[in-house]
Amino acid sequence: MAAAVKVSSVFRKSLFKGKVAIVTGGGTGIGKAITQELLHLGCKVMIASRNIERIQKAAEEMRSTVVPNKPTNLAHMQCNIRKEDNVKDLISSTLKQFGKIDYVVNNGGGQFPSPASNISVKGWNAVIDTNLTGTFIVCREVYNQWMEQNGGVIVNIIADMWKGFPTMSHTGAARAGVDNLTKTLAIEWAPDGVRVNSVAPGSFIYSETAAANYGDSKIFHHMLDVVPVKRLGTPEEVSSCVCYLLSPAASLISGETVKVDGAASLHNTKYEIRVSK
Ligand SMILES: CCCCCCC/C=C/C(=O)SCCNC(=O)CCNC(=O)[C@H](O)C(C)(C)COP(=O)(O)OP(=O)(O)OC[C@H]1O[C@@H](n2cnc3c(N)ncnc32)[C@H](O)[C@@H]1OP(=O)(O)O
Ligand SMILES: NC(=O)C1=CN([C@@H]2O[C@H](COP(=O)(O)OP(=O)(O)OC[C@H]3O[C@@H](n4cnc5c(N)ncnc54)[C@H](OP(=O)(O)O)[C@@H]3O)[C@@H](O)[C@H]2O)C=CC1
Repeated sequence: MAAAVKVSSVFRKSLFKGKVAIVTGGGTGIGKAITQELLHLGCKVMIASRNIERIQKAAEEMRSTVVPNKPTNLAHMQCNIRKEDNVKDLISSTLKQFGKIDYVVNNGGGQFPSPASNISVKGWNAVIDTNLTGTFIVCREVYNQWMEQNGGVIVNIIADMWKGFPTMSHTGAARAGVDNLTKTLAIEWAPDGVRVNSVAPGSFIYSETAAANYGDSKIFHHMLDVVPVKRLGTPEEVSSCVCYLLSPAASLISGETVKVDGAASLHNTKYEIRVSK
């Protein structure tokens, strides 16, 4: 028997039914939880990421488990958000397929851990291009092609970089950039009925694919001694916050970043200060 799909049932389906969403990185981890929840609530969703085999497999699985009666509510395509042409195509293809775009969730992103002193310019640029420039391009394109005329809601997934982010200098700088970009776009686009917010998950949201990316299945468990709630977070706990921000319940919330971290960012960081040379 297929495993039960984990979705929160706190939202009224009537708030979301018929809405159209794009979720970048929507085939794995946190992005998959967001996609499943939006599909469950009656949205039509386009998921997009770089690895076509992976996104296709995830889409096929979700069509049969989450929307077996409406498989066409989920579309997928290849898109590297670092490539402007890919992003233009993602927006225009979604409009062609579903006729409108109500929501965009900029979830696709990531990095590799390294002391700043060892990061090459190529590695730095790869992370900035992915997390800051990629998010900018998606926001700009969906605004220019649709939301300027029709309104909409954007949620950017960032990270817990509030006290600096040792071993993650590139992504910390990029995510702080997105936090600020969120505020600027919220002001510039408010007159057009566009809301823009961010969600900052703590560094302990268990995602199998993310752990595999780091080559350490216990990478998130290592954080537990500095996590006040003393347990890992789940992708569904991020997803429910994203859905709240997308919904009309958040109609006056824009330019805000919501931390989903059980107060971890108020506590000490895991990083151990090394002995000076
Ligand atoms: C230490 C505690 C961590 C706790 C958790 C922190 C909380 C955050 C969690 C998460 O974000 S979970 C999400 C995890 N998922 C991902 O990160 C997936 C996406 N990431 C990537 O695809 C890569 O990291 C990337 C660099 C953003 C993109 O890689 P891509 O392969 O497309 O880039 P390239 O252009 O091929 O490579 C560019 C350049 O980057 C350097 N580099 C890439 N990987 C590494 C690495 N593992 N170590 C060191 N350097 C790396 C390198 O200079 C590459 O150039 P070349 O050497 O290949 O020429
Ligand atoms: N898990 C956690 O504790 C935390 C996660 N986050 C952030 O949450 C988001 C989701 O992470 P999580 O689900 O944990 O990890 P995953 O590794 O499962 O998700 C990352 C997703 O981003 C996609 N992606 C990466 N680069 C690109 C790109 N250039 N263009 C399009 N898609 C891309 C990947 O797909 P593909 O490889 O096919 O492109 C993948 O689906 C990320 O931005 C991550 O940094 C932030 C803080 C903590």
